[in-house]
Amino acid sequence: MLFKGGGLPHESLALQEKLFGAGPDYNFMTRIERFKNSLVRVQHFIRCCARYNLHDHADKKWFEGVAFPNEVSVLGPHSGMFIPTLKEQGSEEQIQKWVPQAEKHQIMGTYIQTELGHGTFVRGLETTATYDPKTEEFILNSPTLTSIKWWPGGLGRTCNFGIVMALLYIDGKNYGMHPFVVQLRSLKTHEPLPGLTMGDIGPKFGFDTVDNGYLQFNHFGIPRENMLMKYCQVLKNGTYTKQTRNPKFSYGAMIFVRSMVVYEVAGQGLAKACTIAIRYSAIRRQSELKKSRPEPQILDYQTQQYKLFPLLALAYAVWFTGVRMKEIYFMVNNEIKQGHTERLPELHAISSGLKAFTTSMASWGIERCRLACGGHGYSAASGLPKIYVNATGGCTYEGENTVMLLQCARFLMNIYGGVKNGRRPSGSVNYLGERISSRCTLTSEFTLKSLADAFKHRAARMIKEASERLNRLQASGNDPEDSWNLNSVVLTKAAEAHCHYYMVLVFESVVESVEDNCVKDILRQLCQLLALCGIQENSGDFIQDGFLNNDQLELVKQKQLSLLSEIRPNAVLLVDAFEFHDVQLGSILGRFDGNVYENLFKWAKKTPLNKPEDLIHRLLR
Ligand SMILES: CCCCCCCC(=O)SCCNC(=O)CCNC(=O)[C@H](O)C(C)(C)COP(=O)(O)OP(=O)(O)OC[C@H]1O[C@@H](n2cnc3c(N)ncnc32)[C@H](O)[C@@H]1OP(=O)(O)O
Ligand SMILES: Cc1cc2nc3c(=O)[nH]c(=O)nc-3n(C[C@H](O)[C@H](O)[C@H](O)COP(=O)(O)OP(=O)(O)OC[C@H]3O[C@@H](n4cnc5c(N)ncnc54)[C@H](O)[C@@H]3O)c2cc1C
Repeated sequence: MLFKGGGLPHESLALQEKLFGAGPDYNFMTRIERFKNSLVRVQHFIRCCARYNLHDHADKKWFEGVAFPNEVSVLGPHSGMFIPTLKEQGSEEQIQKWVPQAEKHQIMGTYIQTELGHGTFVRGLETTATYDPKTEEFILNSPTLTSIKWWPGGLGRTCNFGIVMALLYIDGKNYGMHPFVVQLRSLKTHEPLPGLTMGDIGPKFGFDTVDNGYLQFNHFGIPRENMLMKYCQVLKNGTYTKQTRNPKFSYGAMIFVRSMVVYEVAGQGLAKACTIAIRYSAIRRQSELKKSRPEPQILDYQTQQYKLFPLLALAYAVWFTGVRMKEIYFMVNNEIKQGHTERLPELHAISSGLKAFTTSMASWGIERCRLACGGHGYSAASGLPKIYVNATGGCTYEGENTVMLLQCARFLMNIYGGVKNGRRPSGSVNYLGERISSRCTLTSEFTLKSLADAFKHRAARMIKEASERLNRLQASGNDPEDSWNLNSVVLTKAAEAHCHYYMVLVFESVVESVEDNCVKDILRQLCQLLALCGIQENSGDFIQDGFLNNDQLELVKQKQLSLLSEIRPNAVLLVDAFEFHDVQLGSILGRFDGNVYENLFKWAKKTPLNKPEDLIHRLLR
């Protein structure tokens, strides 16, 4: 109950739906079969939403976790991007017109921004929307090969609507990127509308169950009312008006998804991989620890614990950070709705930074879990390949991770510059205004406060040094842009240090808030391990300015090792606490009942290559 809280009833309802767990094994299907099978489940999910009155995004998410385990369905872009953008960027009238239809799935939409030539650099997108006051229409056009829309999920075959990001032109003047609601396919025949060339972009690293697509506009007209007009309006006569608000509001959908990815992609993905690897390591026995004694569980090898327990601690940390990130998103978004936009830059920075930091860590961690499972980890039966290919997409979509770290760094540089000029920072960066002690207080006790302080010191120092280096580069004659580029590796490291500190701090605050002493002690051990591993892996950062000395570093190593033995008795319980059902894990190695070998054998026998097949038989005869 530590993790699921109010979500459990919805998950239990979904688990009762036979269709979700039924059907052929995902691993034995071709891409087209995977896609079709997903569509069948999408339709069933939609029926379930009506039957169980599921409207709330969070409730649906619990349901989706069972219906589409470790994969993204076409509902992802629809409910995660299309509907939120309508709600956030649409006028009241527009919300009334489209949101109810979208929520009842009468129309299915996606978010159409990236193009063949540009994804990262949103200002470089080329699709145009030219207003024609005579017809009162926007004419959407793809003027170049590179302007063809590329990647949107569900665009290839499924969606009949989309929000298209395009450059608004009125009377020859470019007003920048704006969102437009575009009907893509006939609601009767489902054929693409005339003037649109569209299809699927082909097989990918993962995301087999989604038809990521392309779209080319050939002077395609849409009514004036289809530009989302909450923040900017185009009047019938072509007059452009806008609220005196932040132009970055049109980037709101990206902030929303980045904020959710921390929990839903990084947190869940890593927690599932840890569940599989730790359960399996308690089942698997190999080699000898002591002569003539039974083979030990591989989880009893210190090296196995050293591989897996830091990842377990990381999974808890990312999960808690993801929950905190969601809370911050909804809090700041509410403030913005009331007209208080002061915290938008911080929200953008922390969501960009944490999205990048946690998806990179999770992606690396899932692969480590696979390696820790030996040969069986390499089998699709482990479930780990599917978890990996889908989670690692999070490092790229919604802003490529390096680029996101640089956005976070940009904010940190602004804040640090402000502090130098006497401004007081607040929120997640308030520590940049503090006098940070250069004396490391770590002792063999390793209190959570002293550990968090060590990360605070590292982040503050790296941000300060990145800022000073930027200034030096400029002072030596480089222009600001070149200085930024010449400093960008240092900047990404400063952003990572900031996010790392934030994650340790969140974990510490969760431990402090737990009332049950037994649970508190166990979580404290995990939090200590997370922090100690972070210090050791980045020890250069902690000793560079003499903050940490060799004796302290030795203590860090010793404590890490003793924590492994302390965590061992609770390791399986700690992954069971995530409460993933077997359907959600999709793994024979991670089965709750531990019946691994019998089921691996059954599974292998079912593989299509073992079925009689004429051509293979003829070739081999
Ligand atoms: C279920 C889900 C399945 C998967 C779905 C995946 C869906 C997708 O991938 S959709 C496509 C996502 N695409 C992206 O994320 C593109 C990433 N690129 C960007 O967001 C932008 O181009 C970005 C942020 C890199 C640069 O934007 P740009 O307009 O050039 O801004 P830039 O010049 O760097 O900065 C200008 C100012 O705007 C601020 N800013 C930038 N973005 C934002 C934002 N979103 N909110 C607030 N402020 C922002 C900057 O902090 C900066 O502030 P300041 O001047 O005070 O320092
Ligand atoms: C699974 C998946 C689903 C997606 N779904 C959607 C969707 O539904 N809708 C949609 O519109 N898009 C979608 N996308 C597209 C996605 O948002 C972009 O691919 C992403 O934003 C990265 O942009 P890019 O492909 O242009 O990468 P690039 O920018 O070409 O990145 C390539 C390299 O260049 C580096 N680089 C680029 N710019 C800079 C810079 N300024 N500074 C330093 N380094 C830089 C990057 O760090 C990276 O190493 C999806 C992508 C994937 C993989």
